Amino acid sequence: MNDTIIRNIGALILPKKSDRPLKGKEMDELEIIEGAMIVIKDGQVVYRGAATDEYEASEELDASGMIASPALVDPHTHVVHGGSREHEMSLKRQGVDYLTILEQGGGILNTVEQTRKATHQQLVDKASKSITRMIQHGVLAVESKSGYGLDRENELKQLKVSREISEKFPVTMRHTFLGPHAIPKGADGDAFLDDMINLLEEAKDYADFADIFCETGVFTIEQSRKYMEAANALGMRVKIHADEIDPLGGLELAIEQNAISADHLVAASEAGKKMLADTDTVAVLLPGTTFYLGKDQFADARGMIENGGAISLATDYNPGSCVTDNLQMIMAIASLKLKMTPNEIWNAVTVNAAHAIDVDKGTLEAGDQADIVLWDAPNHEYIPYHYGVNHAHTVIARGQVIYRQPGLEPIR
Ligand SMILES: N=CN[C@@H](CCC(=O)O)C(=O)O
Ligand SMILES: [Zn+2]
Repeated sequence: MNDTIIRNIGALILPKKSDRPLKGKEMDELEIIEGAMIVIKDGQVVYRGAATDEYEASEELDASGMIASPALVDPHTHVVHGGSREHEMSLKRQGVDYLTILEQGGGILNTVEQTRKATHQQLVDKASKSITRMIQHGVLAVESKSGYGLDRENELKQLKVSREISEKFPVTMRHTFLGPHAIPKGADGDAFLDDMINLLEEAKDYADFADIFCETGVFTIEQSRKYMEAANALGMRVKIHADEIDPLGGLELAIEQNAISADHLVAASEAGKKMLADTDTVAVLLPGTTFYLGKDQFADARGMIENGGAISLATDYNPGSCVTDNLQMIMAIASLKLKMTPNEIWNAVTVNAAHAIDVDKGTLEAGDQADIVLWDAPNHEYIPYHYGVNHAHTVIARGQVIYRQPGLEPIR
């Protein structure tokens, strides 16, 4: 006897399971089965496909014709942080740009002050709210970065909070040490970077990946290479905030250092984009950030896909450059501004996002964990189309319903 059968699924969205990220034209391929059902036992998928009478279960869920998909994966967030920076909204409207605010001691450094002041419990409580909202929006795997401590005590505090969150919620998390996220006020960049390199060994006990912000006025390509080499030597896979604002060659460095992902890439070079075809480094694009920073030039997703690259999408949820924990909103911006197709977008927030953080998620094959979302939508194209609202009707984690959106007709 199985535990649960989800019957009467209008359309089941099935990204292709693969041991490497989907690249180029593959990103536009998505299997969709109409009139489907899913059978779950012990929190795992036993069967998914066309409706059949072959299975029995102790519980049945009637999806009432809704669409179903694997739960979404958010592969780039700064979910653990103290405070907020709403005052920057008006500064930016007056024409003060992101890097100037940072140069003046605000931006990331402002959040560093607030994160240092916050206790472990205050950070857990704040991040718990965000993770709850992410779950409610259909996300059950999340990457979470440190980077607002900039010293041993506070970087480790953030990572410990991140780990506590992953035990508290039925969400699969990956934790990233982002010690070199900014240079503390009054510090020397090289000396600070050396401190962060020395911290890698200890951070490795709490973090899956090592990340760095490679940008004008923050860390150079040479400094980033030094850090990534040190992390690689310790056996930590690397990530990089690359070519977000200025074209420094961060994408090329990511590929050289076998990074699991290169993130942002708004200003990535043509040469870098061409290199994507021959690497499994995932380009994690963060169009919500470009939107929120009020910029006109978005990452060249089309060029990257046409060059045979693997693209993923993330919220980049953080208190300064992208203040949303709603990945569905990012799906809409990806359609509008990155000109990605609905199939590409779905693959980017499921299977490719999973590859960007090395989790076995984003697909619904037999044996996969039953992390499933039922969407109150007529078809899969509807979610990026009807933007700014939550279409997740029912969220199922490890085979158990953990969220039903209030106000929507309950499923039978
Ligand atoms: N660009 C660097 N880091 C974050 C923003 C952090 C912040 O502004 O607090 C990002 O990915 O956008
Ligand atoms: Zn980031």
